[in-house]
Amino acid sequence: MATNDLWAGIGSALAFLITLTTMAMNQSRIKLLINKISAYLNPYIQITIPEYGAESFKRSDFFVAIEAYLSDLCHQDGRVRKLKAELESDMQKPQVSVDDDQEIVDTFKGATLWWYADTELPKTTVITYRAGDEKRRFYRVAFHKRFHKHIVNDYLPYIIKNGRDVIAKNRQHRLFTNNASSQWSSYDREKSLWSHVEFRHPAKFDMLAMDPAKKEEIKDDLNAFKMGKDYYAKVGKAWKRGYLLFGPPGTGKSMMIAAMANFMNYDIYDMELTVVKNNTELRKLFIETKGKSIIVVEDIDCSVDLTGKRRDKKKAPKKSGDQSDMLQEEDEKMDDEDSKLTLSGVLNFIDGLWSACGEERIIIFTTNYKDKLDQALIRPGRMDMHIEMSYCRYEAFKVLAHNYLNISDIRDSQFFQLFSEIQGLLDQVDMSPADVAEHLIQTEKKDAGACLQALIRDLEILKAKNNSAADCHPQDPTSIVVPDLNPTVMPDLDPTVINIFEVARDSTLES
Ligand SMILES: Nc1ncnc2c1ncn2[C@@H]1O[C@H](COP(=O)(O)OP(=O)(O)OP(=O)(O)O)[C@@H](O)[C@H]1O
Ligand SMILES: [Mg+2]
Repeated sequence: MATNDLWAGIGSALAFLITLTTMAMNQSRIKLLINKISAYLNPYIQITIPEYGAESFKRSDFFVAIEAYLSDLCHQDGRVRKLKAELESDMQKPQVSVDDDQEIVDTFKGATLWWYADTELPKTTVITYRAGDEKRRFYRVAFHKRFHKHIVNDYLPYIIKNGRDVIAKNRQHRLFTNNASSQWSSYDREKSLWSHVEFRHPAKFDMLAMDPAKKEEIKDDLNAFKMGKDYYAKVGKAWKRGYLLFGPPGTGKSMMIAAMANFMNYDIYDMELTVVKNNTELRKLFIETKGKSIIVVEDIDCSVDLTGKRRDKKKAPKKSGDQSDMLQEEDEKMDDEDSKLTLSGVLNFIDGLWSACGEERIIIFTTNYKDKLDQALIRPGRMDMHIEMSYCRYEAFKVLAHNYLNISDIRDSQFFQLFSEIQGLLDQVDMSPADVAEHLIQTEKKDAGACLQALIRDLEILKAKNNSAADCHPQDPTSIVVPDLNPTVMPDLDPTVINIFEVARDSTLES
């Protein structure tokens, strides 16, 4: 009886197990079937974009770009009522995005897309730092299946690009400078090569005193570069552009770089070549720069000796004698190891194979002496556009007068006469915009009129100095013309100028 009972128990347990297995198999079959039917009946496709990849601790770039894109869309689309705002450390303003369970509708070339954000618990156990972090966020987009290819091939790349642009626009821009290689660490390589601060220069193109036509040309060029991704790909060139800014001190080269960075919404990498030991270091630094950035080498002519020819590989004939041979070899070895930075290293960084890593980068060199530079360095293709920043002429002066004194239309203004005088003087005298700007800074005791008069006085002094220098030219000692020093004619003449004239007059009389 007991044995029968045992067998009966085993039998019913087996029957129960078999029933369970059959049900489970049926369930998965049923699920499959339901999916098939719903796929047949439901013409919509969904794509899910998780915040983190399967094994990644870093937020997915795709997710971040979508977040930025949708937050921008929120501003245009007043229908979304539940938004949330977050302030990241490197953002200029809070980022507003769609809150969970909120739908946002987008359209793209005839297709309608429904986006929403949500959270779900991960299928596997995860260890997190903060409470609440265990939930994983994701975006899900639904659209009609007939747009499938269109959405995957065109729309998704489109929102990635636009989202990145929105991020770049909102991000607080940064000004990087390179550290000496002694400070580089293998632990945090990215941060140890370059240090940065927030870039908050207020310069804008409108504020730059220079020929307006030239200014427009530069802006057009920058715009074309920004939109030129496809063009560069089509012609097989790396997406980068070089600008050479040259001109005397104080003519606005550094200000132009700041204006360009603000115009393009780019970071600036201010490369200090004097601390770069050799070409390898230069390459490492270059690799660690990001796209959408301007890499600047200021005063390239002073940074390193790049004026000579590319390094001559041929060795000089050896001196005779074993010891001198050894010494010379030693010298050459040290020379090669330290070999500093060479012109070819810099050329490589501008347009060698390495220059193509990363994209959307502008390289700017500045110099006070363009003639000192090796032609190889500044040929088109390397420095695509040469921009001369020159002394202040009348058109540039008008920009400064507008910026500093708020004088725009001078035709009917009380300053008309003063402006005419300044125009005449700026045609004859070289004064840097920095110097002119210095004269135009108003104080409590110095109004706009006084600023302009002070400028005229100093321009006249400069003009007189130039004339006297020309008149005293050693080639022609007899041609000294001594101007009338009557104080009523030139009341504000600088005493040093009067002194020059007096010395000149005395020496003429003596001879
Ligand atoms: N073209 C300009 N337009 C407006 N302001 C200018 C211009 N040039 C110079 N300034 C003023 O002079 C300051 C110094 O100019 P900046 O440093 O840009 O000259 P620079 O050409 O870079 O000189 P350097 O060759 O010595 O580096 C600027 O911050 C700005 O206030
Ligand atoms: Mg400068």
